[in-house]
Amino acid sequence: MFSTAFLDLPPLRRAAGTVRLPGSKSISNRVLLLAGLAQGTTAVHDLLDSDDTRVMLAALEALGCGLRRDEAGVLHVTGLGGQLATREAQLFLGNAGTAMRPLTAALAVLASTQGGAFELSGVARMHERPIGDLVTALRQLGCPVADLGQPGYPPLRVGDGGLHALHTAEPIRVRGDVSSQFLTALLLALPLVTAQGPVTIEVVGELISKPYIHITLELLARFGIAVQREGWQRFTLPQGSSYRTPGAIHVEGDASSASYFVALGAIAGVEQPVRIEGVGLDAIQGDIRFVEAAQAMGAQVVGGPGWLEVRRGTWPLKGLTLDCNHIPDAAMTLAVMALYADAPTRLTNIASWRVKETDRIAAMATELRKLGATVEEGTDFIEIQPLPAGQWQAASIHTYDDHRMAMCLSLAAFHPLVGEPGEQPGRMVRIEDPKCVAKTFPDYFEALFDCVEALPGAVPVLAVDGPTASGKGTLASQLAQRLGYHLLDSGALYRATALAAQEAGVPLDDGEAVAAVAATMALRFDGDTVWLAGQDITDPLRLESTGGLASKVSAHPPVRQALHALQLSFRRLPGLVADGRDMGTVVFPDAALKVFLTASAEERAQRRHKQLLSRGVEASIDSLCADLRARDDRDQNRSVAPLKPAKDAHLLDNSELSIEDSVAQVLSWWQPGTPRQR
Ligand SMILES: Nc1ncnc2c1ncn2[C@@H]1O[C@H](COP(=O)(O)OP(=O)(O)O)[C@@H](O)[C@H]1O
Ligand SMILES: Nc1ccn([C@H]2C[C@H](O)[C@@H](COP(=O)(O)OP(=O)(O)O)O2)c(=O)n1
Repeated sequence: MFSTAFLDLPPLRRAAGTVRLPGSKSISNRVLLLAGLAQGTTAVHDLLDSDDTRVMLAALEALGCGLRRDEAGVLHVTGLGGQLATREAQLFLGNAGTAMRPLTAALAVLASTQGGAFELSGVARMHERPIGDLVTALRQLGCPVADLGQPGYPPLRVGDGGLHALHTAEPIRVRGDVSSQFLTALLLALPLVTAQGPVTIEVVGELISKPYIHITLELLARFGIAVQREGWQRFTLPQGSSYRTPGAIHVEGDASSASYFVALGAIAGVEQPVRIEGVGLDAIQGDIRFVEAAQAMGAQVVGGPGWLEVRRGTWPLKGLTLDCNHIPDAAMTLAVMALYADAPTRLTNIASWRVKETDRIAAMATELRKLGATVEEGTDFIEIQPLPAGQWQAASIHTYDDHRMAMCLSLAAFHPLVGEPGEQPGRMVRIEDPKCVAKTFPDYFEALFDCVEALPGAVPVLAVDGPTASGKGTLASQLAQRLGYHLLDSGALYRATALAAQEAGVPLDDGEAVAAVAATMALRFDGDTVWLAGQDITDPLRLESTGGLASKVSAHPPVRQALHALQLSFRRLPGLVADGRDMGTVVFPDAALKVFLTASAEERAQRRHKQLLSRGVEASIDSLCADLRARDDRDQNRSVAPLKPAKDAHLLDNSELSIEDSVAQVLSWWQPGTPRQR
């Protein structure tokens, strides 16, 4: 997961490859609740690991359910069997509507019939998301529910410690036109009170998001509860309903998450398709019907049980007008596809967007406008004009702590002329707070980078060159962390070459022989550990003496040549920070930013001295200073790729700067604009 403050997406070009989707959030949290209420143990396979499932799991644990994860990652949930194990708890449910609503209903019923009191709260945004219709229905049933904040919104207290007879004989009425989650919550909870007779729920108003009710009914059936349904207005839970564990259950891949990869195929699956695994045409999730909408916009889709393959069909995509009531979450993806269309796209019946993680209509309109688009919004619709090739702007996308905003808007990183002649340099799309995707798809950006290709030369490089002990390594690794980029410590390659040559008994002054070693050495970086031919060389690699040997072998042109391709291979999405002596001058001359880092020889000797002491290595400052001057001299005066600033490098003397100041200075130079072309 990228936990950086922002993630810069360079201009992308083509998509191809396979993505394995994480489990569906809606299915995961429903299954967890059902397994938590059922008698016996349920083995839950492919459960989504995300913020929202984590808060549900924490709640179940607080309520006394048994949770055990086995070696294969399967979660074994031992349920309460309909009996409270604890009568009081305070549950924090983050921003997870799929935990807040059903737990409110289930705990209200359990607390009222068995005596208990539970407080449910969440993050600030959760306290702005309506729950009043569910509370009204629960009060009608006879459950005490107290508002602990603004009436109609969490936080809430359900139950008052006493026992209450519930009015189950008459139908429970619940509004269905704000969120279908209220009905889902009642359907999941009311089997608990069917001992005396059947319980009927009547929906008031037009039920929205019916596909989610379909998922609820499917999963209730898997847990032994056969709901009788009259249209979408009346639902009856038979007398004596009780949750029976199915033993094992597989969570389907998330169909809403699939939408980003379906769109990816439609926009950029130019030569190869994008293959999606974990969800297919047989999915029980309503958002699978996003596939039809994508097809209507031009996508070519084939699929079977558990898989889909999508490639570009019509191009540009076709603008359309679509009632999106049946695919409220996935429809957001259409709003970004609309930028690549030939005519306006109008998405209607999406009022529910306004009460999701953020006001998604307003958020989408604001962010699409940043990219240059013309957007009209209304209470329950959004209309997006296509964005002509010349009018796309680099933008920093605010994501509102909303996973779908981040994932959707990442699709705007494609160049409008993807795969067409006349490709332009393109522009960056900055996604702010990329870790918000943790709600449903923690590794979304990794999965995206695995199946997209940048425009040639567009993967940004930040080059840091300079003499020994100037702080290059420290600066580069901090920059890589802050930007979420890969890191190349090119000095380590020369150091490893010196060690490998020594080990092989090759004389270090024989350039060709050392180059042959460099070309074939089995070098592997594993976090901070470096392996050479199966041996951990992390410590010997960092010795001062090894630095000196590296300086010697690096003066041979064939050695530099032998390591060239290896260094280029580190340039991968989303970007690279590379440190060394010739990163900006020779290896990455098109680097988006070049920094030449220096500090006085005395200061550098002091730093190295301190660094060595901290590792328990004794050294004299005078001899260190002499050594580093000799190394500077050799590195600066060799015939190939000598140490010198690139013409377009920013010079940074950090003698008087702290590490943090140096990092801040370089980040202030870093402009995610149009990358430099070769
Ligand atoms: N700006 C700075 N101010 C003070 N010390 C620094 C600064 N930058 C780096 N250092 C320290 O100097 C030492 C050498 O830094 P390092 O990154 O290993 O240098 P290089 O990679 O250039 O040889 C480290 O102990 C590091 O913590
Ligand atoms: N891009 C590079 C990186 C290092 N070298 C050579 C020259 C250096 O003295 C040695 C060791 O480099 P390294 O960056 O690991 O050394 P310091 O950490 O700066 O002491 O390798 C090079 O020639 N070109």
